[in-house]
Amino acid sequence: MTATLLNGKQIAQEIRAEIAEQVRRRVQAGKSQPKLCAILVGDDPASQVYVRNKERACEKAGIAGTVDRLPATTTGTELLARIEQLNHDPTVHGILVQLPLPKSESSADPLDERRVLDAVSPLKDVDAFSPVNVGLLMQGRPRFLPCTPHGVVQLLHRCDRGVAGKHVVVIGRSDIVGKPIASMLSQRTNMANQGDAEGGRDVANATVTIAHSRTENLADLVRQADCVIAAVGIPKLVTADMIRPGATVVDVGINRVDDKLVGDVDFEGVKEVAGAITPVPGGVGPLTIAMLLHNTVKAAELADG
Ligand SMILES: Nc1nc(=O)c2c([nH]1)NC[C@@H]1CN(c3ccc(C(=O)N[C@@H](CCC(=O)O)C(=O)O)cc3)C=[N+]21
Repeated sequence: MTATLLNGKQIAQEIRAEIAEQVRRRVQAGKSQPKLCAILVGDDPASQVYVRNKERACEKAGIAGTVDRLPATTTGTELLARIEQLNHDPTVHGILVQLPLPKSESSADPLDERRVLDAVSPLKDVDAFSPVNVGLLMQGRPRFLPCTPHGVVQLLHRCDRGVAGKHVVVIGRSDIVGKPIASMLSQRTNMANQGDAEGGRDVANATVTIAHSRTENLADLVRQADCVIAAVGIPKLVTADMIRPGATVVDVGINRVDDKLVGDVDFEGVKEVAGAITPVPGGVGPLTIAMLLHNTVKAAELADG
């Protein structure tokens, strides 16, 4: 193995410790305890695990976390009403609707993901999925940064893998990862500073190419990258022959194959060529949760200083 292992789990621990300290100081100053409410509709096993992990992470950071478990039979109207209630509840700072929503059982009143995400108050939108927060980010004046892209930024920043002036190839164009990470890395100001990180490297000012399922000659394109960010959801799509020696490889993929978690990168092969690489599990995933906690504290600050 020639590549440096980018240990997301360890960096997430560091960030979570910083957040716990921030919460402690906040409460000691007489301000409210930050509170996150997650809404989980239906009984998808993977979603149950994720939500449980988020609950535990909140608890450890001194953040109040509650989960609303709603049956898969919940109608669109019912879910929107619940969100509206939480929007107006001053004790709740952050709201998260766990995705994916289940296939609707009510065809007359379905669960429409776009409508549901649009309903979350932009000031409590800790996922940063609301159009207002997406727009603010695109304009270079972010309020909340989306958790997974922000996790990638923190990882690069804290591992001294700055991308300023470098060519980053993002594989994947989703609203949750591909589009926002491409925007963030090409912006003028270091996105990691929002995470209060000291030192580290400038994780901005990159030249970014977005590749996707219609990209021709993907291998040739990826070979030109100083930094590859894989976020497509295709197991082992990125192989060693596609990597320029010394490049940084960030694997955002979470794929379940034969009950095992694998990324979009063929880790075993790529680690022999890359300069640095994130593992799956233990890479970007733990950072996603850390940045959710960060956003929850930020939401509390927006609400009452
Ligand atoms: N509204 C909403 N917000 C989300 O942020 C959101 C969501 N819906 N739906 C599902 C995806 C997925 N996601 C992950 C978070 C952490 C890990 C994580 O910590 N993974 C561990 C391993 C966990 C395991 O073993 O299953 C790791 O990579 O080391 C993975 C996936 C957040 N998501």
